[in-house]
Parts: sequence; structure tokens; C-alpha cells
Amino acid sequence: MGMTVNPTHTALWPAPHASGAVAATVHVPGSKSVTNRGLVLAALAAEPGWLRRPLRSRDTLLMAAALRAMGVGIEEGVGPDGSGEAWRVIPSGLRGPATVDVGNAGTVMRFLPPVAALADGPIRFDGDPRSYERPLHGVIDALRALGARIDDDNRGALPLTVHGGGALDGGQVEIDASSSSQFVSALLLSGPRFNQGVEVRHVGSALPSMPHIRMTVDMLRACGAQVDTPEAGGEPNVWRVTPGALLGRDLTVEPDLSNAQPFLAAALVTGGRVTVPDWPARTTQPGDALRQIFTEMGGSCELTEQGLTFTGSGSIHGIDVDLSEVGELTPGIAAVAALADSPSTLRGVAHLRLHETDRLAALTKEINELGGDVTETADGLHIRPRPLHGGVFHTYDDHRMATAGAIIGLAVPGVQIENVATTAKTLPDFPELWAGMLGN
Ligand SMILES: O=C(O)C1=C[C@@H](OP(=O)(O)O)[C@@H](O)[C@H](O)C1
Ligand SMILES: C=C(OP(=O)(O)O)C(=O)O
Repeated sequence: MGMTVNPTHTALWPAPHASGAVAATVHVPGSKSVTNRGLVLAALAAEPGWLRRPLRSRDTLLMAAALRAMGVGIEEGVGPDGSGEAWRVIPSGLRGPATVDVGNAGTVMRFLPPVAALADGPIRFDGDPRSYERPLHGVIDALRALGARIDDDNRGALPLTVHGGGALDGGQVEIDASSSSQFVSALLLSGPRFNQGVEVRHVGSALPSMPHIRMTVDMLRACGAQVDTPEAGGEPNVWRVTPGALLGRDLTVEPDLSNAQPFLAAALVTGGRVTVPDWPARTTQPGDALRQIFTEMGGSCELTEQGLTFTGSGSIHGIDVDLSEVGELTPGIAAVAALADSPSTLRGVAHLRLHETDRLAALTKEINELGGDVTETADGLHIRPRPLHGGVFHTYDDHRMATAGAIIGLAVPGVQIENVATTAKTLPDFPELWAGMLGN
């Protein structure tokens, strides 16, 4: 864990250059965010449930392994109607001792300590070196305030041990979640199982990634939980979850719309057309914002029975946009912006400095090394397009850096992506899907 060395880091993947307009249909695997919430809620339910078309990637397999280590049954199967791949989740009394490898998954490191507080026995959390640097204080401090006992040798970060007592008081808590919306989601997801439920009040500067909090609330309600939110006429920045049993559900996971991004970007960058089947008509996924953002950058899209079809116009325009709600889209938007016919300003994403890597620094450095002109601002990037040349695009163990580099490679010959295998965090089949899109 802490010392894992991945020998594939030095491998270089020649990013395919597009010889013309792409025309493809790409089936994008399931959403990381929905799969990992679905697993947690199913594990906390009072009865077995189904998760159909789950994403199988590093982040979701780590989540499943962690829940299994705490005693939850997760079995391979076909869904109740006999169709499609599925996981059957069989809740049981959560227990330690157990060890959880969080890898570098924000969802695992934030969503599971509250689950561990409900377990009987100690649960040790460890992960990749980068996981030690990612913010976790909101979850740790809140759990302590709600009655949990936690040993955090690294004070406010991983590695740590949650000494679960089999139950947690819960109640009211204040946190500063400006560094990650996942603090709020984490406390809400386990909230129905706390003796008094939970009331989370965010204090501090702006909260990022609101659609992900709405996803948490929607999925809790779908499992029968009662949740009061600021949107529903409640107090601003306050969420309240009533204690109660969660239902076992039969949930089909939507395609990951943030992972659809590089494929839609390919249509934009090559003046081509890409269809993503099963694009949901209504969703809380932040990737849905790509319909608007990429349209503004020079394409058009149509949502039909066949899915979402995005068509590039042949020109790519710069954009001035606040991405605070949809921060995980930033690397892909920056890649497209570097190829545009006018400058871009991406705002509202200072918290990306504490994502998989410092994404603002990494994008600036890697695009500039290909001849670009990117500067960091206090909360984002200024991107002035310039003619780019080939070279190595480093990825810093960040799946979205790898896909961003691939987008640039479509338009710029000779781009080589270092460690494309890092896409396994959320999209293990990326190189194959990319080649398939290009007809290779
Ligand atoms: O809850 C979730 O599933 C996520 C929330 C967001 O985290 P932050 O609010 O930390 O950016 C997002 O960037 C991440 O990829 C997934
Ligand atoms: C920020 C991301 O992931 P995580 O869930 O690890 O925070 C991401 O996928 O862009």
C-alpha cells in the first residue's frame, strides 16, 4: 500500500492521431460515483439488493473489497430479470478487525470511515502515498464529534484506524467541506444508520461539486431515507437525514458521463460525431453539463432514444466558465481549450490542487511542454491556444490527465502518454475504447 511501486509508470502509449472526423458509437461503462454510492447504500440496507451494470474499475473494486472485508456479501450474478451483469449485495453485521485499501479513491477514503464507525471492531485504512495528502479532516473531525473513536497518526489524514463500537450516536455536526463535497456525502450516506441520524452544516467558503451531493441525496431517498436539503426550502448549507432502515434496491448504474467526456471531445476536436448510448434523460451526474459546455465550445448535441449524439462543427472555441460544480471535467475541458481558436478561462476549481494530483499544476506543465501557453490563477487556469508539438505527456497517476493527453493527441502528432494504465482508476478499457472509436 504505502510503498506500492507500479512498474508500468515508465511505459509510453503513443496517443492515436485522428486522420479525419471520427464517427462512432461508444458504450461507456458505469458511473464510478453511482456505483460506489450504490455499494455503500446496499451494504447498509436491511435486506439484500442488486447493482446492475456496475463499473468494474480500481476505485469500485477497492470499494467492494473493503465492504467484503467488513463482512458484507457481494456476489457476481445476473440481475433479477435475468439480463445483464450484476452484483448482489447481502448486508450483514459490519465487523472488524479489517483492513481497507483506499488506493487513491476519494469515494472510498471518505465514504467508508462513517461505515466503519458502525462496525464492531477496529478498521484500519491505508492507501497510495497520494491518499495521505488528500483532505479527510472533515470526515474525521465530524465522526469524532458524533461519537466515534479514531486513531489518526497522520493527524487529520490517512492512514488511520476507526475503532467501531457497533453503533454511533450521530446528531448535529458542523464541517468545512470547501475542499471536498465528499465530506458531506460521506456523512449523509451512513446517516440513516446513526442512532439520531445526522444534521450536517457546512461552514466555510463555497462548497464544490453540488451535483454530487444531489446524487447522494437522490440515491438515499431511492433507498427510503428521509433527507431534508437546502433546495427543498431548508436552511442554506444544512442537510438532515432521519434515522431509519434502508431498503435493498434493484439499481441499474448509468454510464459514467465524466468518462464519456474524452469521446465527446473527440467529436468536437475532429469535427466528427460520437454517440453515447444510454445517456440518461435526467441525472445528477456532473458530466451532463458537457452538453452545454461542449456546445458552447463549438458543437451541437441531440439526446434521442439512441443516446446522446455530439457533433463537432470543425471549429473549437475558447470558453470562460465556472467549473466549481463540475470540477472533475476540468482536465478534459482544458485539453480541448488548448486546441481552440480563442483563449479560455476556467474558474472555481482551486480544490483540484488536492485531487488525484495537483491538476492545475499538472495541466499547466504538461500542456506547456507541448508548446502551449497555460497559466495558473488562484482558482483555475488561463489557456491561450498555440500550435502544439509532440512529446511525452506525464499523467501523475491521474486517470483524467491520461484522457486529457489522449484528446490532445488526436490533433497533435507524436504525443506519448506516460502510464495510460492509470485510467484503470475509473475506465480500465480506455485504450481499447479509444482505438475502437477511431476504427483501429
Ligand atoms: O462524490 C463523488 O462521487 C465525487 C465528488 C467530487 O469530489 P470533490 O468534491 O472532492 O471534488 C468529484 O470531483 C469526484 O470525482 C467524485
Ligand atoms: C476527483 C476524482 O476522484 P476521487 O473520487 O478520487 O475524488 C475524479 O475522478 O476526478
